[in-house]
Amino acid sequence: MWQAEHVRAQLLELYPHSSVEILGMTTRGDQILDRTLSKVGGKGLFVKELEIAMLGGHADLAVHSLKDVPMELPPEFELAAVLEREDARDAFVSNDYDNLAALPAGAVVGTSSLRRQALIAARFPHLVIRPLRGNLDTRLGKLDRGEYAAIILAAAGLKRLGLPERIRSLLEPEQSLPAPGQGAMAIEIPAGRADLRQLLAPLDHADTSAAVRAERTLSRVFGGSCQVPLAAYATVAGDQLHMRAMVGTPDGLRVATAEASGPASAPEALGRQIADALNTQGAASILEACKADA
Ligand SMILES: NCc1[nH]cc(CCC(=O)O)c1CC(=O)O
Repeated sequence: MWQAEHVRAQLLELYPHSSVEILGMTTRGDQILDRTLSKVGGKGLFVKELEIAMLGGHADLAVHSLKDVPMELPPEFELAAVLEREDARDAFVSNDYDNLAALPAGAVVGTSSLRRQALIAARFPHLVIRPLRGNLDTRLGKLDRGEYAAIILAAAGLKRLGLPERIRSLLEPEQSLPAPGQGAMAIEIPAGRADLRQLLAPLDHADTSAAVRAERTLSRVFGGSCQVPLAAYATVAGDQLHMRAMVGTPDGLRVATAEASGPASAPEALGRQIADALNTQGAASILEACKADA
């Protein structure tokens, strides 16, 4: 809802004489997401709910956390704009400890992200990682009730919801490389709605858009076959795009990393180049191991 309100405010600033109505679908979507994520590992069910609303003519556009938008959209939809990225970093949240390094052996860390799990396990094998689901309030509640010594959340979500003081420390990309699209919001519309595309074009942030295109290209290369810990984070400096990426096994024992730079005008090429580099670093065999598990 915060994100939808944010987009509405931006649209009303651009088009003061228009009206923007918010069709709230958070609760239902959250329930569906919570119920099914653990069973089928499916991503994008909440996105699907909003797509159904657009297909039914109930909504013209949908506002998403880009991280939750599947890499391949159905042909009936397109992304019309990617908004300027918030903090892309992961946040360490705890009532008792300052950072991951301060946690004693056996301390329980909450996250359901395979990426966060692999990155923590690789650096801190003495910690115990347990699943943590639900919306932000639910997750913080579980921490506060003592179910975890610490939890890892996206900094962007905490900042947007006015809870930056819950962030005990930020995990730098060198330690916890963000997920593709983390911290960015995207607006999805029915494909071919040129009127909407034009209205929304001013909301698109060119640097964020280039960065997440590179990240999502890489994710597309590795995401299709199985659920695998995957990180990709790109930044723009001038006309150059720089990206780092990682794939690994959930236990953190095998990790492949790669980084490269290229022109910001060709983000997909950089994404493919880094995918190739990851493959020569052993990503292919990591994916094979993951398929064998499934
Ligand atoms: N994993 C779910 C998810 N999808 C988007 C965000 C919020 C941050 C963002 O917009 O990227 C979160 C919460 C989290 O990872 O802690």
